[in-house]
Amino acid sequence: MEQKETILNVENLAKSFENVHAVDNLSFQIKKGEIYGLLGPNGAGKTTTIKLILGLLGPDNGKIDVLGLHPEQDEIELKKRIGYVSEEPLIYKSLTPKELFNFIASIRDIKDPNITKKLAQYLESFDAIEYYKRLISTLSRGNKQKIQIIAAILHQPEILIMDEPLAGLDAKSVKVIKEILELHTQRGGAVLFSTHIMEIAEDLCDRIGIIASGKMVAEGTMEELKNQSSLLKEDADLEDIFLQLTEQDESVNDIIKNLRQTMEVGETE
Ligand SMILES: Nc1ncnc2c1ncn2[C@@H]1O[C@H](COP(=O)(O)OP(=O)(O)OP(=O)(O)O)[C@@H](O)[C@H]1O
Repeated sequence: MEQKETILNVENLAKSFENVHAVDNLSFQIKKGEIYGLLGPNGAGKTTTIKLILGLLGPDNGKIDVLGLHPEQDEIELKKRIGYVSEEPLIYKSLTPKELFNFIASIRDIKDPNITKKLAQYLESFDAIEYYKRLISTLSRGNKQKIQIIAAILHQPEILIMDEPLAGLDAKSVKVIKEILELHTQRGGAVLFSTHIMEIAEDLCDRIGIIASGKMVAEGTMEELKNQSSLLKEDADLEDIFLQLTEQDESVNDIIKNLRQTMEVGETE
């Protein structure tokens, strides 16, 4: 069988903030052409992992290899080959999208003669032409996010790293992004993204890593995760599996019971 090239290798990664083990001995790999979803409850360590991979934070321990490069030592080269969508809204708020894209084309040294045509196509796909010349600070959260996504893919990076990329987006934009990610992997790119949206992970990811308290609690395809979760239900979905593997299923049941009492709704039949 053909062995696919490893695009990202994370080995025994650890990062603490004072007493919090944000990332705790985490290891995983992403191969060429693969969409890998990092799934975990709030505070599980997803953003910290992503920031370590990008070299925005230094690890306490462990090794990261992205495209054969070291995040902290090869920062400039990596930026040219990675597309990053952060969790926070865009930082370049005093620019218009037009100025931002011009800026990106110059710092990423984009030489593609068709770049203007491609940009126009992306803007059209996201219905973003109408606010192309407005200040980013005046855009809605979802529209800022769309501009951030276009900015991340414009230089045709080999790996896309996206922290909650679909948060706040409407259904049409979600569909467009799903299509972009599929096309990106079809041409040999890889994707790492974090999400809370189970259906998206289930629908889109080739493999999913479920993390809790900075540790990998389960990893694999949907089929493999179903096997690992020991849920008896044939039709267990990712939400059931996720809650069980992150040991939140019982507490969710208790919360629902308590809420029924608090809101004075009787037991279900
Ligand atoms: N700069 C920091 N200083 C102190 N603690 C931090 C810092 N950054 C993250 N943490 C802590 O590390 C843990 C992991 O945080 P992280 O943001 O990586 O989680 P997450 O999985 O991305 O969460 P969410 O889904 O809520 O975005 C949390 O307990 C968080 O409070």
